Amino acid sequence: MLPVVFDLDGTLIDSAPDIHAGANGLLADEGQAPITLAEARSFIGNGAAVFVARMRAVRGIPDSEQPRLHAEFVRRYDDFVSLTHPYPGAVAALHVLEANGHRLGICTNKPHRPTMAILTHLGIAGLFDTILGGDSLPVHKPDPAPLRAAFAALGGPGLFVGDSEVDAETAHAAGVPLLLFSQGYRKAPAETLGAAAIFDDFSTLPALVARLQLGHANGDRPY
Ligand SMILES: O=C(O)COP(=O)(O)O
Ligand SMILES: [Mg+2]
Repeated sequence: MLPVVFDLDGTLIDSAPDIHAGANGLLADEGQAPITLAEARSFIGNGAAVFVARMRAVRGIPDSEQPRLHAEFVRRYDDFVSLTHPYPGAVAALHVLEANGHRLGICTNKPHRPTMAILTHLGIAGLFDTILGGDSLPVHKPDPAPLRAAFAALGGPGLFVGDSEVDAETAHAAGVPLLLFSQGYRKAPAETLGAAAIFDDFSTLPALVARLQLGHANGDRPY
């Protein structure tokens, strides 16, 4: 069975409320006004350093503060778990895929330590045979290296499930089909991202994966 690798923020979990609260805690400690949830959501997807840079930009905090604020944000990041929930049906879909014989992985731009913290908090870390964070390799998505490394760890190429422009670019660069979850943090219209399939409800994912698996067995390109 094809391995299936998942993005994390905006795909398996709605973590924006926690990242938003954590960012505002940091801003408050800096004597700065808070950002909105919509702003926080729109800053997620390119990793913690880019999140902090975008947060600084809307508050007019100078570039010289980037290293200190990035380090402080990452230091606090393990604690951003209490407001985060898996999307409806996501955990059940993971169990179905595992029961159907798919090996599962994570390829996220969230740093590895808070990735493990949230997966452990939600009790789902053990479902994944490989977990790559945004700092696991010297490069991160949209560079295809982490996604390729995830598939290498799972025994070969398969399907990537993600929510964003970054995931689409990564899947394309790695040469694997993207299954796009339409309810995450994407900005562009879903139809413009070149996905092999688009879904808005995790209960439909196992059947979609089975369809692409069948196409793969029949030699379809892309699967
Ligand atoms: O930007 C981040 O930190 C994480 O985003 P991702 O899980 O969607 O890759
Ligand atoms: Mg995402």
